[in-house]
Amino acid sequence: MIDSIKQLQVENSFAQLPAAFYTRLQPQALRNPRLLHANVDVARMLGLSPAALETPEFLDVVAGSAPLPGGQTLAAVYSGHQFGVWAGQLGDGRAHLLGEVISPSGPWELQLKGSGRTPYSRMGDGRAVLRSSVREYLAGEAMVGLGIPTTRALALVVSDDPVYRETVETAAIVTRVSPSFVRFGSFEHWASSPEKLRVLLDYVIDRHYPECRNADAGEPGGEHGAVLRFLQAVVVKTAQLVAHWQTVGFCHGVMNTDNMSILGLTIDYGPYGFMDGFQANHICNHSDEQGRYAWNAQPSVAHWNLYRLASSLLSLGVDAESLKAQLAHFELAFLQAYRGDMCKKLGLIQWEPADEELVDDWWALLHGQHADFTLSFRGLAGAPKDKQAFVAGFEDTAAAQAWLDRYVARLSNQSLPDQERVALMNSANPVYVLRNHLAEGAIQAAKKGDASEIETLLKLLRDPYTEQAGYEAYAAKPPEWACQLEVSCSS
Ligand SMILES: Nc1ncnc2c1ncn2[C@@H]1O[C@H](COP(=O)(O)OP(=O)(O)OP(=O)(O)O)[C@@H](O)[C@H]1O
Ligand SMILES: [Mg+2]
Repeated sequence: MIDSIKQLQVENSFAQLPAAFYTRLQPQALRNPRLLHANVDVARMLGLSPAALETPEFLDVVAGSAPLPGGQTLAAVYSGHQFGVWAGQLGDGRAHLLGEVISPSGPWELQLKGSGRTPYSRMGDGRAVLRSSVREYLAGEAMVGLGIPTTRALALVVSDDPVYRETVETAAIVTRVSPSFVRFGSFEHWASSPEKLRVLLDYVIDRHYPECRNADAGEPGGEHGAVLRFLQAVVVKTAQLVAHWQTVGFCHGVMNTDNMSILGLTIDYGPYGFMDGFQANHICNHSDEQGRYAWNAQPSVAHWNLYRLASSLLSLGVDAESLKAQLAHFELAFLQAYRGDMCKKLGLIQWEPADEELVDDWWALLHGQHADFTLSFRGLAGAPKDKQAFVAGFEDTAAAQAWLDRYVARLSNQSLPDQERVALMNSANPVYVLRNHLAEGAIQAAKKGDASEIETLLKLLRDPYTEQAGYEAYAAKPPEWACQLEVSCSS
């Protein structure tokens, strides 16, 4: 473990790409920055000791006041489809890539978000408000706890600098950590510049998908074999990611192609939400008036986004039919991941064709009664033993009883000791998820300079399957006041 951020081994491979891919520039530091919270787990992953997080040089880097020693600070360009419409050039309008930490756990890029204007800011001020920064900071760890691929956050820095949104708020910077911040939109940006596209593709394949290169000679795809294998790999990772989102009730909120990680990670925690009461067409983003990114639309949106990625590869001379053939892997990859997750959540050893109907009816039961997503799944483990208690959780007790009878019959068709079934289910159905009102509590405390709620939530969310005595309120349905909460694209 290293006691100073200055001693980290740092590179920036992205900065070795041609200059057209980014603009080198320094962040705009916050005035009077304070480190509200640093993530000891992520620090350890980078090789940094807890002591390193308390040094002034650490604060300087994560507040944007000093460069990461050895790094080359830059903002990257990308484009994208936003809400289904081609938006043209976007890019890191409020983010700065500091460099890449070489540690035993792998190279990790460090990126500041909310660190000031760049040539890609368009009309934006380059800032992020404390509210959305706390939400981003927490969400990565919540995902890690659930075992879902994600970018993470190392530090959260606050200041008194005003930021003007619907009201006056204050600016914050989150230091994000990821193997890469390249998005589908990074590829779309070069869709009509095959030479640049090839450079980006080679960079991403070499660093993150080397297995796509090393196919046996004579494999299908000819000279474009690596491109096709790469696309297939992204298709599969993305399908699996969205399947995992679905089974924990996560709604991303802004699945624009510029918010789709090329590595299949959850990226850009803006107006996301973990559902409380289940509604299949739940829209978590108040700005999404058409419901384009509703929970039940996420799989098809991911597929649509992959089409956009595939289209951008056409200029390399790959034929459309071969690209389409890779996109066709989506459905199976999604269903395999979804069914695998649902088997665990329902305590089934393996998926049987008839389970499709049982599971669909489970969703319908939850939807019809607006039952709490997380509590309903968690409560299912004990339902066969205590039918009364389970059924009482639903308004339409007859419907709940009818479904439960079928479920119990299904369980009796497999040989899995009850104790093992319960353990399996409890390892797949979290007690704690990052409900909006819990994040809100942490935000309100953070506004007063108090990080204790962040600390509490991190403790619970990193181990979300284990009930912790004294934290019952964090597992409960949201209180009355929470129905007023709205999250939107304003961040
Ligand atoms: N306050 C802002 N100032 C400048 N640019 C902004 C601002 N807010 C958003 N943008 C830019 O608008 C585009 C879309 O924003 P979006 O909310 O998807 O991304 P983001 O939350 O800023 O960043 P990321 O996707 O890296 O998490 C991006 O190019 C982003 O950089
Ligand atoms: Mg974004």
